[in-house]
Amino acid sequence: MDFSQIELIYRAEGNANLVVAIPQYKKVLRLPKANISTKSSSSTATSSSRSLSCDLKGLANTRIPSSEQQEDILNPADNLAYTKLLGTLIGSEYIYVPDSVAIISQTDSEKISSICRPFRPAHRRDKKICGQFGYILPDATLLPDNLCANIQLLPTTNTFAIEIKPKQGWKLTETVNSNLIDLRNSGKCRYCAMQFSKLKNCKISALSSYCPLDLFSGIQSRMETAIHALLRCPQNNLRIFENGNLIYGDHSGSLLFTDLQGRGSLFEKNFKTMVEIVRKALLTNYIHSEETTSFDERSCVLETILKIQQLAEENFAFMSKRSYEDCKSYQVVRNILRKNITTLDDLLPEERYSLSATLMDCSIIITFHEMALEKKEDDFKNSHFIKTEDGSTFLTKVTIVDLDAKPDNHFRKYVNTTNEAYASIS
Ligand SMILES: O=P(O)(O)O[C@@H]1[C@@H](OP(=O)(O)O)[C@H](OP(=O)(O)O)[C@H](O)[C@H](OP(=O)(O)O)[C@H]1OP(=O)(O)O
Ligand SMILES: Nc1ncnc2c1ncn2[C@@H]1O[C@H](COP(=O)(O)OP(=O)(O)OP(=O)(O)O)[C@@H](O)[C@H]1O
Repeated sequence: MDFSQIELIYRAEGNANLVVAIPQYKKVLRLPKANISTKSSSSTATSSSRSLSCDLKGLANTRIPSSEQQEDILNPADNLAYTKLLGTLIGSEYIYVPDSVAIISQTDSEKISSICRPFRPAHRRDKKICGQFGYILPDATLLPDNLCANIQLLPTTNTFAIEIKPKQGWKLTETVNSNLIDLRNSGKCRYCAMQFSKLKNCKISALSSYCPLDLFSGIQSRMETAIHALLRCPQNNLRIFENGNLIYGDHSGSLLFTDLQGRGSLFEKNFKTMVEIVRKALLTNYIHSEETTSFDERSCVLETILKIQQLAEENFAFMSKRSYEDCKSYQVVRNILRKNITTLDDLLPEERYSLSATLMDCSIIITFHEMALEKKEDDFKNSHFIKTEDGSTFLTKVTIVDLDAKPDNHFRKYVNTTNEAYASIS
């Protein structure tokens, strides 16, 4: 892809990656970041990725001999294999696998940095895009053409996408954590406790009333409370996109909460409809009936994520007895990939924990557009159609993004940050 000729738009970023949209192709380009002050390890990664084919079909079959593997990074082939593995476990309907690896020149890198500069959150500017490659993926904030075929969408309304980073949906107890973490009898879940250390460390300016336990409860009133809390105080847990443009979140130039209500056709209808779509989409099972996942019952996205997250809960005692090097290696993930697993039963406890660490940090994107025609009851067998209480029908899609593998020192870091969080509660 010749990036000098293509329109690129700042999409969003997290701790490790910056993403730009490529509207012309309904794709995004996900670029690794590194601290401005440190020399990027991904530039070394690039030497491996350059020697690999840019065609991911070839890439999937490419193995770098272990003697050449760098311990502290996963190469593109392993990253791809890990995402595919999660697709098998979770259901490929919910996941986008990268289409290709794009080689990024110094000129591309400068162009992208300058496009993104005005929109980047202030607290993310200590990092910049690094290395010479990025992943091209379908844009999850837009509806894919094959889903829209033969469906008349309301032309006067826009496509909206709500992204939620739900975080840990299960509660740590003294029994689970084998007294490794002092919970101070606070009764708070990890996310709620983390709000206090984040406030203390000036990562946030106000406490959020969002609680993942409400979102994952599946109970209508609690889920609505959670979604409203995210809307009022999005932090890095909620973003809203309109036709692929980021309009609400933690970026520079975001709309304010008070601006949202008067914005666009969706918001004129009021928040109620949007909250209803998000809630219903999170509880819908989108897995095609012919597709089998390693879970016996086919589940909605919330249940699927929670089940994998709970592997950490189940294996906490095991993890707490193990001693770990405090270095950023990926041995556990490499072991998982070597196994060619199709079911969770094939995994060792530390491997189960590792998968769960990924799902405790993923994001869910719910994309929707109002449909033009009244649908007959029969049409609702299509799980992508969601009918709201006001009688409107929406075409919807749910995608899980940020399914990165976590390094071997994750558990150690998790225990430290969780202890700090509970100790910060005032
Ligand atoms: O430990 P947590 O729960 O604070 O999660 C980290 C996230 O913090 P959060 O609390 O969501 O703001 C953190 O997000 P932010 O930088 O705070 O937006 C990262 O996602 C981090 O992952 P990685 O180290 O980049 O692979 C996340 O670290 P991992 O725990 O996934 O390693
Ligand atoms: N396939 C996609 N389609 C649309 N937007 C995407 C896609 N992948 C990522 N994004 C957007 O880019 C943002 C940053 O990507 P991502 O979450 O992968 O970054 P990260 O640095 O790994 O995040 P984290 O800090 O949570 O680890 C996402 O939160 C989402 O808004």
